[in-house]
Amino acid sequence: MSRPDDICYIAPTDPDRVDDVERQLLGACLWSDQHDTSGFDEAAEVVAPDDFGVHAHRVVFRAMLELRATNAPVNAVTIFGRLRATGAASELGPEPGVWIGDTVTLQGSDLNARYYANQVREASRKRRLKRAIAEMSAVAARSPRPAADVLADCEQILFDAGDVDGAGTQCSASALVSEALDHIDRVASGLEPGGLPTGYADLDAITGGLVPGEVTVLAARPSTGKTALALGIATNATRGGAPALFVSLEMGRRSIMQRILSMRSGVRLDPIKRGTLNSDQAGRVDAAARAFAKEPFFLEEATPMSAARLAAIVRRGVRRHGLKLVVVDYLQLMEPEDTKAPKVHQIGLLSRRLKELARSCAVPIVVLAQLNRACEDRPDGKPRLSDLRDSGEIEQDADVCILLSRQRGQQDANDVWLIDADVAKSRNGATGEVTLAYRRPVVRFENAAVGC
Ligand SMILES: Nc1ncnc2c1ncn2[C@@H]1O[C@H](COP(=O)(O)OP(=O)(O)OP(=O)(O)O)[C@@H](O)[C@H]1O
Repeated sequence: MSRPDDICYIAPTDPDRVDDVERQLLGACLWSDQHDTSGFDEAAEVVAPDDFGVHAHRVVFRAMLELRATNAPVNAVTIFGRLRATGAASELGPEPGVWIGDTVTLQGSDLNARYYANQVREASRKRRLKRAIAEMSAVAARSPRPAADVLADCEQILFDAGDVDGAGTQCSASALVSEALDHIDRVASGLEPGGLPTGYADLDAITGGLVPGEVTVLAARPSTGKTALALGIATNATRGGAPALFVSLEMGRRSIMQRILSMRSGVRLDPIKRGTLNSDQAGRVDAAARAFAKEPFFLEEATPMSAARLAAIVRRGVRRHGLKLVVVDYLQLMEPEDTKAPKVHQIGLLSRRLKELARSCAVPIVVLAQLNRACEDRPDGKPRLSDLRDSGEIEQDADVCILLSRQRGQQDANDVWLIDADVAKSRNGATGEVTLAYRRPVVRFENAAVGC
């Protein structure tokens, strides 16, 4: 992340200082007159104030942005007035008026604004990268922590260095409209999928699938089947070719694999666990295993799992495997950033971090969460959003909240449980309830029409 005091980090001999080019860029911007601010507008698409290495240049460019925000012209007179009004003129030295005059005469037209802006931006990125590398060596040198944590911190530093994209995060209304219409066309023509299907048709009909950048919370009381449904969603995605990462903080890889083989083969979990398969079952498990081995499914079971560590893992997964889905089982088992903070704040911060991660990596994240006991005391036994254990912020940060509960009257011993999935919150879509069938002996969720 760039800092206001970036200038302190730039050595006078740094080859990535481009002081003259920066000043020529400002000259090109100031060339614009009342009727034509195209030079400045072009530059503002490419650079932000923090991209300038020289403090005075930043001050001037920031003042230009402030003027443009009020639709005022950007020229030598208006800038000088603005700097005087804000008390920033002294930052240009003892004679700010002369400084601005000299800057304008450096450049005879605004035609080169974009050319100079690209050079300023490039130099700024290189400096930022070098700072990141220095910061990473400092982290590695001083930290007595495990290598995996140091790596996670370094990846975060590197990501921040590459992520800051100056002025490039803003988009005009016309560009936004054309992008939105293009997206509609592409979805309609099947060129671009809508949300990633969960594989549960009724659920997808309400939510429209899992949307990149969005967080879906799947919450229930313990032993309702959250993990089974989440594994179903992840493996439905990978069966369709979409790479998925399943982060299991509760169950080890052997248990997860036994469940997947049971779900996929239709062979009961118990004989798979005990190793008591007959030849027919062994054949089915083998066929399921061979098919599954070719799918882009990735399991992460490392604990403790902090938000920073998860972010590093997900970013790497997106880069290397093109992840299209991340599932975290479950939120309350993640490691809090501040162990001394009250539980509510710890969980709130974790859920915010997941939202930031989903947005920055443009992947959907499904996170499992525990509900408190309140629903057990209600006559209908139905969970509500307020039952999300430990923090109301989970509900705020989530784009979609699905509350699972076993329908009343289902016996514990039934092979199939009917599970209500209440889409209680959907930021960009509909809410409503669907029923799924949980076929327990093979730990598999199915569309209710299939399961019954
Ligand atoms: N071998 C099995 N045979 C029958 N049912 C099973 C078997 N293994 C698990 N189950 C059922 O699955 C349920 C647990 O499913 P799952 O672990 O997906 O739930 P969960 O909501 O994730 O639970 P938790 O919050 O405790 O992790 C149990 O209540 C049980 O009914």
